[in-house]
Amino acid sequence: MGMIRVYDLAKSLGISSKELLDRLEQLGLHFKSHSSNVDEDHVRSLLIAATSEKQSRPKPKLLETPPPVHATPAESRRPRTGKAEAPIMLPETSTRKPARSKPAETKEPSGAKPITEETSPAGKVSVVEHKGPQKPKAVSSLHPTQETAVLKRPSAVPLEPPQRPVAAATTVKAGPSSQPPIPPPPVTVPGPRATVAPPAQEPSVQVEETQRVLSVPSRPIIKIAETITVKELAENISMSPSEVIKQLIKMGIMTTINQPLDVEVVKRAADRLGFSVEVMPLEETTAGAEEIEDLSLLLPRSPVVTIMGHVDHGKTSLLDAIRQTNVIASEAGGITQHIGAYQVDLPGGKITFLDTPGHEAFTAMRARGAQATDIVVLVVAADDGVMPQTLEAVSHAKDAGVPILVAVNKIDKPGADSNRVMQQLAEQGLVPEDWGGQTIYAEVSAKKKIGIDHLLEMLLLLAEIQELKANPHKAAKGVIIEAELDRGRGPVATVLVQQGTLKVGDVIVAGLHSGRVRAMNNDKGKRVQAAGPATPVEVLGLSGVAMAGDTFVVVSDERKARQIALSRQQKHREETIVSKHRVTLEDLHRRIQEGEVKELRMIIKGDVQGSIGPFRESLGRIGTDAVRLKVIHASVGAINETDVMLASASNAVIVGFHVRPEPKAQKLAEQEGVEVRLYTVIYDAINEIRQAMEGLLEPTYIERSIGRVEVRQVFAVPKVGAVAGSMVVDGKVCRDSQVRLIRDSKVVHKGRVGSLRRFKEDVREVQNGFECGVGLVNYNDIKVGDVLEVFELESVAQKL
Ligand SMILES: Nc1nc2c(ncn2[C@@H]2O[C@H](COP(=O)(O)OP(=O)(O)OP(=O)(O)O)[C@@H](O)[C@H]2O)c(=O)[nH]1
Repeated sequence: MGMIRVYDLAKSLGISSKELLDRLEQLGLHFKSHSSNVDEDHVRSLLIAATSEKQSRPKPKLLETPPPVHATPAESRRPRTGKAEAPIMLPETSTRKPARSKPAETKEPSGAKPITEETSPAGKVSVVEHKGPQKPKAVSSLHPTQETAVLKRPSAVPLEPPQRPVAAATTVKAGPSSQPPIPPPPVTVPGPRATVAPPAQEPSVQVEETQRVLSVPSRPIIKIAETITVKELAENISMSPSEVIKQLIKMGIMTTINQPLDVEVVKRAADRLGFSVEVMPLEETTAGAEEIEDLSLLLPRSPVVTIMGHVDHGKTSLLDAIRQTNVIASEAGGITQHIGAYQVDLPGGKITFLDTPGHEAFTAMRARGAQATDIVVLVVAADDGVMPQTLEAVSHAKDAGVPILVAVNKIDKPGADSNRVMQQLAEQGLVPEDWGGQTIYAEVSAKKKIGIDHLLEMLLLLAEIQELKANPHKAAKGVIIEAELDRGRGPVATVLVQQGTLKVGDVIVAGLHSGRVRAMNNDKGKRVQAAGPATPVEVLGLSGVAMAGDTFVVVSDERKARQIALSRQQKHREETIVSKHRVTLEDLHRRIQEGEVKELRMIIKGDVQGSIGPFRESLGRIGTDAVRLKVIHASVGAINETDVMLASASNAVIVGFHVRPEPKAQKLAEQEGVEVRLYTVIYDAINEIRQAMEGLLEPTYIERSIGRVEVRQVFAVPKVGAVAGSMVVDGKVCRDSQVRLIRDSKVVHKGRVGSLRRFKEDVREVQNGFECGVGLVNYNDIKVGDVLEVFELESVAQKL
């Protein structure tokens, strides 16, 4: 026998590659990855020897049957009343592996039933319940807050075990002296870090810790999810509803017990009652998101895959080929419905494919806060090689932190050269496994259906390595893949369930809409009653058409769902928030100071590669400890919508050299609040970025676009020069307006309008949709097809 790949050997042994690698590791044999070559005979005999040795030895089976987990991080974060006097039993796993214990190690004990959230902590964490007058909820409100202060901002907290503050916290006198009662200190076994035994600390460190806890706001904080009724608020702060109503009356607000309250009202009332209010997104307060996942309840789930690649490289053909292979393979023979995603069922597991290929959809979704994809299949045509959009796709996937599997397509074509593709992509960091790298390449022909099975097998393998898991036994949560208004069925949304199980009858909030799930269809067009993690289903019953990328979440009752949807709609109307969150160079310094920004992400677009390279190099030199400069994508060409979406999704600033945003991209940038900075000189750009980092950037003017004019004809008028017979295609143009002359997406001139005429008449301005003659001051090189961007400069008050 000879050499064999790890995954092939694993397959023949009927175990996963990961398991095999683990076992080999125990035997002192280290292999880099599942595709490493091993000597089959040697390994087999070693495994047999190890197995028989193990059988003859009574104990202990370290990796195979881990001891039961006594306290999961989720439990530890759950609010508790009472002091942390009783011992807290940490997971035994902690002695074996620090911090990031992998789910594999907390394998479910055989036959273990999923533990319900209610029952799990009680039996597992030894805590003395405080029987005092406070209700647990009031206490719970402080607990997460303190954790938030201590743990949620790792930037402000040096790396050290966070347990100590618990002890320190017992000395803290918190809250007002009268009501509400001061919640006792939290019982903290915070996060996975709790599994690391805390090193002995120097006294000075303890003082520091104590100070930090002391600096935590002493007022208890209640967390509310977008909307809350008087009754719920009263419960949360351990008061009777009538007391809350009384307080509201004092504030001049007449309410009933079940009346939902505006967040601002709750904040004011809570303030008077000695509490603070934190508004959490619904997704974080339901479906257990607030708590750390109970690892023992996680079960493997199928991977969700998006196909990306350059135009015409065969994305759609590949999706079709995969779909057809599967339809033919499945004996049910159902015709796959187009619902925005589909699942293929293979002997080794299922794979979910999102049906909209391309990185635009992928990034648009991310920009809306959703990441649905686990693996990106990058399609590259073997005869064409790596192209601009291939590189874009690589940037988009990398920025999202999603692993890439390369499908080298069209290998049936005469000019196919897979090696060249590998070489080109290796330069982008996608080094093939055969060359010692980590990236899986699969050669396929979507047209001739060659290599499709192998590609699917490789996808399952990559998924296996990722150890994708989800807890199917909780309320569902997920993302909208697409949605439309069907004339017969009303609003229809295709959703991807990401956590939990969605069932018919569940009440959901999806983006700005809510509703009870009336019916669900799977990708084969079949009615289903339930959909677990990674399953795409078509959902009927929502009140409106949600947007792709919106998240959905199951909530307890319909009334609450409606309230939340209504309050979101109202907020949406008033929305200015989007732009507020985006980084701009002007507020960069403040954000650095506040610890909000540690990295300035940039997308660079240039007219030629020559201007991009040197700019990148210069950027590398001005990064500081306080803020890192990271270029997430750089390419040649005009700034397009995809760039803006990527910037929006990654909170980046776009920097352009000698290029302009396309009109649609400009609009989108305004909509999304993405900053686009245009330069002609590298020095200026570097200078401004450095100033921005230091807080010295002094914006004095911002440019406001007012119109766009297309040149349809050019006349040479004696004594006047070139006059452009033009059409105003957007906004307006005025005499004296400032303009930029664009040719092939490049700025060729910047100046002013000198003359503006309509039918030989001098006019002051011409509106959208009208023809006119435009002459520019001291500039005659106007050509048909040129575009005039009309703008004005608006002075802006200096900041800081
Ligand atoms: N010879 C050959 N042609 C292929 C193969 N895969 C796709 N094609 C052809 O390549 C062309 C483009 O394929 P599409 O699947 O539309 O490519 P795409 O990447 O989805 O293109 P866009 O949607 O425009 O971005 C079509 O004419 C396909 O028939 C293949 O494996 N071999």
